[in-house]
Amino acid sequence: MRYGTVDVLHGVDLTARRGEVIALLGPNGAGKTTTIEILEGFRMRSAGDVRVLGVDPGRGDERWRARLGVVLQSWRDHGKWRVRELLAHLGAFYAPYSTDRIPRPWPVDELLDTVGLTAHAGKRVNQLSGGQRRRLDVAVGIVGRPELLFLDEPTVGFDPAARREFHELVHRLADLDDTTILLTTHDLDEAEKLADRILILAGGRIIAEGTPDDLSRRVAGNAEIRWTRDGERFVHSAADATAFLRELFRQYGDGVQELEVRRASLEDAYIALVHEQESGGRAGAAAVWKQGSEA
Ligand SMILES: Nc1ncnc2c1ncn2[C@@H]1O[C@H](COP(=O)(O)OP(=O)(O)OP(=O)(O)O)[C@@H](O)[C@H]1O
Repeated sequence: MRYGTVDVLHGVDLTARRGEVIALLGPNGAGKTTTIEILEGFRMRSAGDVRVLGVDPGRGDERWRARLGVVLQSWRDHGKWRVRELLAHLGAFYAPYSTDRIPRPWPVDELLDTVGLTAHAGKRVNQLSGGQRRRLDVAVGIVGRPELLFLDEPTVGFDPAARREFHELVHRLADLDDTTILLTTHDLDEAEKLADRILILAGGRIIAEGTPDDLSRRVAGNAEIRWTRDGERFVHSAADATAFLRELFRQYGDGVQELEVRRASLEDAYIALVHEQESGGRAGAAAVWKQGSEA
């Protein structure tokens, strides 16, 4: 993708499998929104090949669009509509695309319940709080029972309970309905909880990809091990924590108390990878960190 003379995405290469939840992470301005707007068909790419549900998004028709769900970063229309009416109205557009396998749209009352807006169904959109508004955005995104759902920073403004409910909803959509989900977030804890696979975009490229565990494990090879023995505290850093612990127990057995093993978190991995990219990085870093390669 090129804006004017500036390339903001360079050879981004990704494939999503049906029912997979992919989190796209990256610093501000990395190109996450641009990437998903291209996939949604809202922005025409400057070059390259894209297929979404088998169709080039630049040429997708209404039938194709009805199979997608989109939750944008911000959405400021519809202030005077009431919540239930808005969802019923938007849902009606999907009715012609209902199939035996996927009945469309989602019945409004069920949907309101699913996103926790039943108590606010009669309110005007401009009377909702920020978090309730965001729940409505999610409802608008899924009213057509999408096969593929794009979520751009979906939980900004959610309280912790709403966030947890939303995470359950994403699991439900992916596990029960086989919905494929591509989400962007700056919340690494959220990415870790939701994503089957994480892609880190920085400087317009995918610099790392893998499961949350893969990424955490590959970045900082060493785990930190803490324990006490005879009231004394010990800390040790080991590349092979399992082998170290086996030896520790062989030597001291029941003497080892209050054991803790801490691996690098996804946040540690993210910060290290983005920092490396921003500071010029090593040649071929992307290849080193790709899933399936040797660290
Ligand atoms: N219409 C536009 N014209 C020119 N440049 C643009 C346009 N839209 C985005 N950009 C630039 O493209 C780059 C990628 O922007 P994008 O919004 O995709 O980033 P992002 O990863 O979604 O960021 P954030 O985390 O801040 O939402 C940025 O440098 C941005 O300034």
